[in-house]
Amino acid sequence: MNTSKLKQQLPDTRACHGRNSPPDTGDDAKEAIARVTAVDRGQYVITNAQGEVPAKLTGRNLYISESPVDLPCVGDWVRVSYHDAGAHASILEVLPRTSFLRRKRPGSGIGFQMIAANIDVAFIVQSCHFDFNVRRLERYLVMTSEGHIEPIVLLTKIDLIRPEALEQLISTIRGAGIGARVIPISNVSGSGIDQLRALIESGKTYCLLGSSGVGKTTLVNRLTGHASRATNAVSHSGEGRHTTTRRQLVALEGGGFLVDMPGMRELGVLGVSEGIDDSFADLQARSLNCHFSNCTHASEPGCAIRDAIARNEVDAAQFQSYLKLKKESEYLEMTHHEKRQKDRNFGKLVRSVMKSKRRQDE
Ligand SMILES: Nc1nc2c(ncn2[C@@H]2O[C@H](COP(=O)(O)OP(=O)(O)OP(=O)(O)O)[C@@H](O)[C@H]2O)c(=O)[nH]1
Ligand SMILES: [Zn+2]
Repeated sequence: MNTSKLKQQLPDTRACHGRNSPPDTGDDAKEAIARVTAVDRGQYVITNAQGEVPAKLTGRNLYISESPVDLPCVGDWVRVSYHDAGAHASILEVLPRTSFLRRKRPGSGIGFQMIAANIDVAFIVQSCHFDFNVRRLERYLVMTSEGHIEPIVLLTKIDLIRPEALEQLISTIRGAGIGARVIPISNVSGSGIDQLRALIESGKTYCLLGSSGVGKTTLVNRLTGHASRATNAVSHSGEGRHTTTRRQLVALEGGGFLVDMPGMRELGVLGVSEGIDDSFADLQARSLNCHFSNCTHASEPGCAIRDAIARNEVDAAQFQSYLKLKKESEYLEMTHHEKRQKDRNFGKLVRSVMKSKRRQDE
């Protein structure tokens, strides 16, 4: 990943008047304001004009923030103090956010968790080929509107459908009363990519939301000018620990920034997972014809899905996306369940301790 690009751009970002320039704190000490570019289990990486620095929340801040939404997240502008000649930083304060992406905290009926902050534009990505689903689109739009983020709809893989079919999709979107800008693109033919590039403004922050397999990675590689995201990691060692965190805020060509977190791309993680089954209604319906009711469509005999793929009635790649999404949402449910189980066990433990204590007291 091109670190120097991000470094060079930070001072520019401060100078420009984009909405997500750091707020003016009336303080000229540049190094005291930085942006959170990666978060990994309580470890932070911040980027200032000099580069990336591992950072920690100060103890005081840990205790003051009574809600997880107050904790720093990717994209936050933070006030920091440096130590060890600038090699480490302490986050003193999160500056007010102009926008945010959040999700419900798994396992808790109420309460949110921040995913990213200070995003100007969210590209909501749907593929014209199999993935398109207007209700899921609506759910993403609710999310961006709650977070004060401007949505732009990207319809990908237009090379796989006829122009009339694309017109039809766009009128479905308009018919649902969605007024957001729609840009049809193809990563294969390159159609629409220049229009998209031209939209990217220096100093603004963007994100991509959309199901697995719609072409987000391919697009990110085009927009960052990199062939691969594999080397996109930041190492930071703090207090004897050596960890590597993938950079979650990356520089785009033309001076924009992109929030690129593995988790935020997935529907389940964002809490939009109800959309999974209706967008894959065809697969769902076909799977009812599998010989075994609990068919995993892997190798069981009489599998209606594999038969349909063999007859070219179902797209194999689409089916892979379906399996992947299923697995992700099941995984989320599982961890939620495990957490609840753990809470119950803990509750039992507390009750039994209290009971024996009461007995002792008597
Ligand atoms: N025909 C066609 N194929 C595309 C296009 N964009 C991406 N693909 C292909 O679609 C597949 C999935 O693309 P990715 O970029 O990995 O999709 P993704 O949204 O990043 O998927 P995840 O990484 O699972 O979130 C790849 O095989 C791409 O080559 C496109 O515009 N047209
Ligand atoms: Zn099957």
